[in-house]
Amino acid sequence: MGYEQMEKASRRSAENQEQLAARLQDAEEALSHQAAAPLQVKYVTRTVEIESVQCKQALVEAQARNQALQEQLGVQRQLLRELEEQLHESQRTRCVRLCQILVYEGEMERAQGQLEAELQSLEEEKNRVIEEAFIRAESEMKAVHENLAGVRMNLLTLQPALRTLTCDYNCLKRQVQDFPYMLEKAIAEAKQEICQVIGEVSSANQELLRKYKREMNLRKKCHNELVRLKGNIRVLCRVRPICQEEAEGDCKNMVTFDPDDDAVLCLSNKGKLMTFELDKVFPPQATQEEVFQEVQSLVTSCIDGYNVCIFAYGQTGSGKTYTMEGVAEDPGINQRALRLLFSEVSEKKPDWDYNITVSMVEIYNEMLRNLLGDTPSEKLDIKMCPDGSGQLYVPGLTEFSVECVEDINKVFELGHMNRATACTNLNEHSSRSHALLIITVAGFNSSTGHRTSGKLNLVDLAGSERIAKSGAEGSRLREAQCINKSLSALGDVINALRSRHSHVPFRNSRLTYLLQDSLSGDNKTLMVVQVSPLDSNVSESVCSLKFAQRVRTVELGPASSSRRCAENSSTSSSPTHDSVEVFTHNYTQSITTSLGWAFKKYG
Ligand SMILES: Nc1ncnc2c1ncn2[C@@H]1O[C@H](COP(=O)(O)OP(=O)(O)OP(=O)(O)O)[C@@H](O)[C@H]1O
Repeated sequence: MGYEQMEKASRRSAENQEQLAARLQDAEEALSHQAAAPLQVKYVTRTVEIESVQCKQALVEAQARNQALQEQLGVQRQLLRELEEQLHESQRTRCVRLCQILVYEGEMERAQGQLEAELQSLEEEKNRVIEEAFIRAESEMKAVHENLAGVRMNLLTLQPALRTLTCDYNCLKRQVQDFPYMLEKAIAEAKQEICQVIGEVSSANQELLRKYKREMNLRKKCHNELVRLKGNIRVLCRVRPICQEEAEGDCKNMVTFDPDDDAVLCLSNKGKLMTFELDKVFPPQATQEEVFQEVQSLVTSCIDGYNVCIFAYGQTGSGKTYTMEGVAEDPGINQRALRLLFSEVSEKKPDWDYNITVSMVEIYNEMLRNLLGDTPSEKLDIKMCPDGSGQLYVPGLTEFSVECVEDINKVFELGHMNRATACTNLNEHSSRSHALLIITVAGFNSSTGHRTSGKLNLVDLAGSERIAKSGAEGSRLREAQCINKSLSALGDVINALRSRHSHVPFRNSRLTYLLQDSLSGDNKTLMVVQVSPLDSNVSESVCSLKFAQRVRTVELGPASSSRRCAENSSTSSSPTHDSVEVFTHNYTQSITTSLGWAFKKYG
């Protein structure tokens, strides 16, 4: 029930109550007036009583209803109060909002004012710009009009050209229409031509490949011929520099050079100037690289399957080890040769595979020691190959396969270590033993199945001084005898080979026996004779140079025959010559000398 309805019902029940109370009062008054009329009064009384009872009941009910309604009214009033509070709250919020709206409206008005002002200024700006643009456009239009007049004039003159162009265009259009067909035709023709050219190129390639192979063979032959023309035995001389200690002491330099001829060395001996001619003389300031350049053609010929021997010969302290091994920051022939071989085989012909192996051997007192082996003090033997090839081999000799510079360094380190552990004084020991670095280059051609094998023997010989004649005893005497025996045997072998003797005494020493494969046949030998420039070493220097010059004189081939003959004091005082026939390929020349004597003389 709604609040208003309840109010109404409450009012109605209160009115009823009042009416009933009035009627009850009326009835009671009537009852008091009519007490005299017994029956009627009784009846009326009865009626009134009944009505009174009913009224009382109705009154009670009305009161109860009124009570209930009053309670409901209380609840509704509470609700009304709450609603009124909410209404107040929302009215307050509305007021706040209204205030905000007013603020916003004020701001909007301000903004609108600004906007209008800006619009106004923009409008003015626009008008100004339009006006300017208009003025500009007008002047441009004027210019365009003027140009147009010029263009019209031009157009009139260009019309004939346009007509020609139109003609050309039509012609081109026709060509463009025909183009796909022409293109197809041209492509077909080009394809045909390309196929033809490819055929020609591949046959030209075949031809080039054939020529390339022929050229490679020719190069090999030329290289070999060059080495041969230089002589199968070449002798170089290197003079070591005077060290600071020697320069500060009482030492004198006895060596001079011919500025016009790098093959001549002059030595002052007991007031006499002796001149020696060799293949080339390196002065003290010559670098390791310069020396190596002179020997590198020999090194590379072992890739073509030749065996090569390079010896460093000279008295103790003359620079043999420096030339062969060098020092860490400036390596000698050994390391440079391996490096060159690496670079050559990596750049070589595409079908070839190469394997480079290295062995290191020492010959001391005619004993062969394996410097790369696990037991370097163990004595090795030289034996004939059991396969019947007539080749020699050293059972148990360690061979290391090397592929890069790091491998070389490791091999050299191991060799040095093993050499040092076997002796008490390495310097003394190295002067009295021969050190051999044996490099084998094995090649295989995968397309032809062809194999090559070349050996490069790099030998740092023992000191060549005449200890035996200087009264050495005991172990020094034995060492000196062994050294002289092997150097003498080397001289005998070279002499016998070049004299084409039927018997070559390779077995007379371990050195020559070990190098038999490399010294015989069409192999190549180079000797670097080391000389000390000091006056105290002059007699040993003379011996070394005489020895070198005789080796070279024996060996002189056709290319060298045009060189002037050495006219020097040593030649005039040379000993008796035996007749030796020197044969180099298809060229034969007889010269006389005695190489064997040269070696034996120092023994
Ligand atoms: N061309 C050179 N440039 C600079 N120093 C050199 C040269 N030749 C030799 N020497 C120096 O001279 C000294 C002796 O040289 P080296 O040891 O090579 O002589 P060797 O003939 O091998 O002696 P040994 O027979 O005792 O082995 C070394 O200190 C070496 O460094």
